Amino acid sequence: MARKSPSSNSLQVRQLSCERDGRVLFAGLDFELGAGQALQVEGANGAGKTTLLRTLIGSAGDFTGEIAWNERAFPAALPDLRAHLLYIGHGAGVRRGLTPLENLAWYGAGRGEAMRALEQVDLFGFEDSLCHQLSAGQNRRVALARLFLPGAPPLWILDEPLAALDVAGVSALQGQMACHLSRGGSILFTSHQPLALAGLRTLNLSEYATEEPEPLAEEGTDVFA
Ligand SMILES: Nc1ncnc2c1ncn2[C@@H]1O[C@H](COP(=O)(O)OP(=O)(O)OP(=O)(O)O)[C@@H](O)[C@H]1O
Repeated sequence: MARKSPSSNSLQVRQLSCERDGRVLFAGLDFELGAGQALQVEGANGAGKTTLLRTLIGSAGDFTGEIAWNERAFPAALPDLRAHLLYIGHGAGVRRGLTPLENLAWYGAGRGEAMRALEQVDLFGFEDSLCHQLSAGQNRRVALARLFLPGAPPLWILDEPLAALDVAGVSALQGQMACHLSRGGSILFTSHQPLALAGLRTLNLSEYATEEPEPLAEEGTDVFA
């Protein structure tokens, strides 16, 4: 059978509805993400952005509708999707008892390429520090350094990659995302912040909500007081 070219990878979502604890978070979602394309998933807190991303990587199964990778439907397509996927979740996946270099080695990076990636995220000098001694933003940079390793997989699914990053960090990430897209990669990410990427599409999950969330407080009560 002819092997599909990496530049023709695509993720298709048709009439997707996701539930959590019996509550439908959103319904009727349709989109396609092809090579060289980026999609930013937006929506209010609790709209289901993380749930959507976890559903797309096969870690949350409570959905109806169709998800397909290269026109092959889930769950049969999951092994192939995962072989082409770089996922960075909310928790960043950084092992705090290891150093940044050891974290990247765990993902198969050699010392030279790991050092270059850590330099790209401005962590030069911290490569041998234990991650639990680094700040939240520095730990986020350790996670994001995986995007700067050579041979990164074509599909990036990133949950709040900008969280805790300073202005320089956002700029470095934006540059790397643009570079990935120009090489035919694709990116699906959540963010509450705007990101300047050519051709970026947005998808607001709040527009697909089917039920109003329970009120958090009585009307007129300032929960932040
Ligand atoms: N651990 C959990 N157990 C049960 N229900 C949960 C859990 N985490 C989230 N939920 C429910 O799932 C819904 C969607 O959560 P999700 O984390 O996907 O939202 P989100 O859009 O990513 O939110 P945020 O912007 O705050 O990160 C929430 O409204 C909440 O009711």
